[in-house]
Amino acid sequence: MDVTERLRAARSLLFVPADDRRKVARAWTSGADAVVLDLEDAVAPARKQAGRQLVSEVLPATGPLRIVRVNGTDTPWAAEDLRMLDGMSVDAVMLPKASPESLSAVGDEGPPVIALVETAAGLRRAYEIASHARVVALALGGADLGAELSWAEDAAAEELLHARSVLVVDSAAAGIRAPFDVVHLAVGDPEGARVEAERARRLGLGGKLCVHPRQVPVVNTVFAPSQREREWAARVVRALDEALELGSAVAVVDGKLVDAPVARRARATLRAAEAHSASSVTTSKEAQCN
Ligand SMILES: CC(C)(COP(=O)(O)OP(=O)(O)OC[C@H]1O[C@@H](n2cnc3c(N)ncnc32)[C@H](O)[C@@H]1OP(=O)(O)O)[C@@H](O)C(=O)NCCC(=O)NCCSC(=O)C[C@H](O)C(=O)O
Ligand SMILES: [Mg+2]
Repeated sequence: MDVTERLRAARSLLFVPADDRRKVARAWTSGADAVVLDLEDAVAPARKQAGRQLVSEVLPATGPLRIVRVNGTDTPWAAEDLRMLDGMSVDAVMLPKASPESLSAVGDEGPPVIALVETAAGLRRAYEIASHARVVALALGGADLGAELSWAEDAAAEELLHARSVLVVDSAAAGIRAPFDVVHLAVGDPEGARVEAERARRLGLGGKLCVHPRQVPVVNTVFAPSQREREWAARVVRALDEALELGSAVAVVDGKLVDAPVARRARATLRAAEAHSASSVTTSKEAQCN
């Protein structure tokens, strides 16, 4: 799979403070689909240069996708972050507090952008953000958005529903992949992360931001079609193909009507299953080579 396909299929994006050599080393073997080397909130102002230095040293040629989160374009650090990335081979840049204006500031040329929607103004303009030429995915920044909107500290389903749905709809309308869900801040609670991820997937999100390696397998499992879903999808596609051969546009599978949109969903499930198994093969082959 090439980088574009891998960005489209990614489920887990693991953040790691860019100035923490030990954690960065561990992140590459976490099983995450992508590692996000964070120069923004995980790195103290006095350590920004140390973070950039480590980023320039540690990017492996193989393994998980390599993403760098730069500082916001309204900060004194962004210009230097972006200059550093100019000469480097990263798979994507993550832009915090994304807005049409901050996207103009990073320009039309360069690696793909994952836009973090985490301000009220950004949420209102999510479709414009998703439509920018470099943007390949949106991600929801629940910590920043929650602080701005005074959500409860343990914000969950109700508080997140509107923002999650806006991102799902605006991503689909702009023709980009399904968005990434918020980070689950309780790093010792992978079960909580699972519940949150399952809820997000039901709403149509396609993956989740992670802040600890133990969240990664949970997220990878939730956002991949299960065996049961794959079997259902195969039965649906077969049943509708057989029906069409007999001149009918409908069939019944497991007691439920199957027609064109149901078959479209089933084909998407089969494509996702194939992409995830191809990307696991790629990653494990690369791990063997390292
Ligand atoms: C939250 C943490 C600081 C906790 O770290 P720690 O106390 O070291 O946790 P553990 O003892 O449980 O760690 C066990 C081992 O795992 C390694 N580890 C931990 N976290 C990571 C990680 N993210 N990547 C790679 N490796 C990790 C530890 O080093 C231990 O290994 P070892 O040393 O070999 O024993 C920490 O989890 C952390 O720093 N997380 C990421 C923080 C971060 O990047 N934050 C910014 C992104 S979130 C955000 O900004 C949200 C968004 O913008 C919004 O607004 O919503
Ligand atoms: Mg944030």
